[in-house]
Amino acid sequence: MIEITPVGKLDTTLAVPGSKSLTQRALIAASLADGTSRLIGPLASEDTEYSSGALAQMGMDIEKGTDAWIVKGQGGKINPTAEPIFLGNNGTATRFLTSVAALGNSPYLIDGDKRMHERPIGPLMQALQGWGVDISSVKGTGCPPLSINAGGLQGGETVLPEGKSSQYLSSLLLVAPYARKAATLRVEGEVLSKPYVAMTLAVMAEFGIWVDAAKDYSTFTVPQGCYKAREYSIEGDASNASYFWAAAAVCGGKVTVSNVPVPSLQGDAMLVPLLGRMGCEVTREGNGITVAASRPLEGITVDMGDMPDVVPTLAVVAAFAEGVTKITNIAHLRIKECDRLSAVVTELTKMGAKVEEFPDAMIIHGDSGRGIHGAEIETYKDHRMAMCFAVAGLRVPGVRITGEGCVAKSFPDFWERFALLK
Ligand SMILES: O=C(O)C1=C[C@@H](OP(=O)(O)O)[C@@H](O)[C@H](O)C1
Ligand SMILES: C=C(OP(=O)(O)O)C(=O)O
Repeated sequence: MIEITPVGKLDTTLAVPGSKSLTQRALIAASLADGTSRLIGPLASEDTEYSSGALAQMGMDIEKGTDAWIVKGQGGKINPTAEPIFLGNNGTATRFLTSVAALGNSPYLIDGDKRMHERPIGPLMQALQGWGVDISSVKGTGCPPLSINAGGLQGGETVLPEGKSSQYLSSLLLVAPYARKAATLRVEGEVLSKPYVAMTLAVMAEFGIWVDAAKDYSTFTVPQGCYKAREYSIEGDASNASYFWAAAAVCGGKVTVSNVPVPSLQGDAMLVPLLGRMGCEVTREGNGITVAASRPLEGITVDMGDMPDVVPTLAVVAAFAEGVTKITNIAHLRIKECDRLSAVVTELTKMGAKVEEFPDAMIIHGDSGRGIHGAEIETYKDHRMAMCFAVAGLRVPGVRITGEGCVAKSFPDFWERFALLK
């Protein structure tokens, strides 16, 4: 357990590690490419250890240096592996590498931890079956563990049923160029977390594959081809930068994160204008973004369907704002590392906040933090729960974060960098 020490007005500039989402996309594109790529500034964390380890298990050659990784692409060749491909609670890698394994020509077992066995993947399975993949959920739950008798992708049209994760769509797009004929994806229902689909399309294009995507993301046509190896620089992680921007909002003063660019490929950078709407001053400084707060914050109403990972961050800030903050379209928080919607409401309530929980929304009744006090925070083995409630502890004494090591999933040295805030 770690007890957070409150601070006064901040004046801090710092960098954050590389983007987890961009790192995992670049790893896959480089692994499937023909030739050797150099990934600059990748994230070294528990999650990227799982994803790179699984790719290596399937025959990819990934050499990790301190600041850059060298990936010798195998041109779409996927080796068999007798061992299960174990991905912990890495949802992105589980969804993405299920499709990568399907490119192989042998049996694969995709597995994860107890929580991953509760995180749905049925829509992705159905779409892969539409491309001729023999895949099933071993326990019949529509969740991992998954059994795949891989034989490549036949291509042509397949349908992705509506789901609560954009990762299913990104997964199908990333492997579609390797189908036996040009692939068409028809997507049913609302696409949530759309900026992550845009990120996938951008990374695919940067590795040489251009996808014809309908503006509303209802259909995608993917040409056959092979990613082109290249040197690729990875942005700082905007989701993990959110805790430092939020610290400025909650404590006053200013914080600059120096390596999340404007514009960013990451939708979570759009937390910054939301903090602006609440009353923060937001500016660009060099290659970074500065958030400053010099007056009381005000609550806002916002649909965060496209930015689920920074909902916990905004909810903590809202607890210290004046007035009501209503966050809608966030049912997909319930299938993350934990049921984040319920977890955030529960832990904020423990701190004296007045919060209402709905199936797909939360309402925080802020009173500028007057009623907020310390508490022992349960983190549910969820890195984002630990990091967002650490921010609350900068403002009120007595916030104790349990299971603080869970930050290693995406930010192994979070507590060292968090200590820089002064
Ligand atoms: O594609 C990605 O890199 C991610 C997509 C999001 O998931 P959903 O699409 O399931 O919302 C996000 O929560 C996750 O941290 C990373
Ligand atoms: C949900 C997250 O990641 P994943 O889906 O990859 O487990 C996250 O990082 O908040």
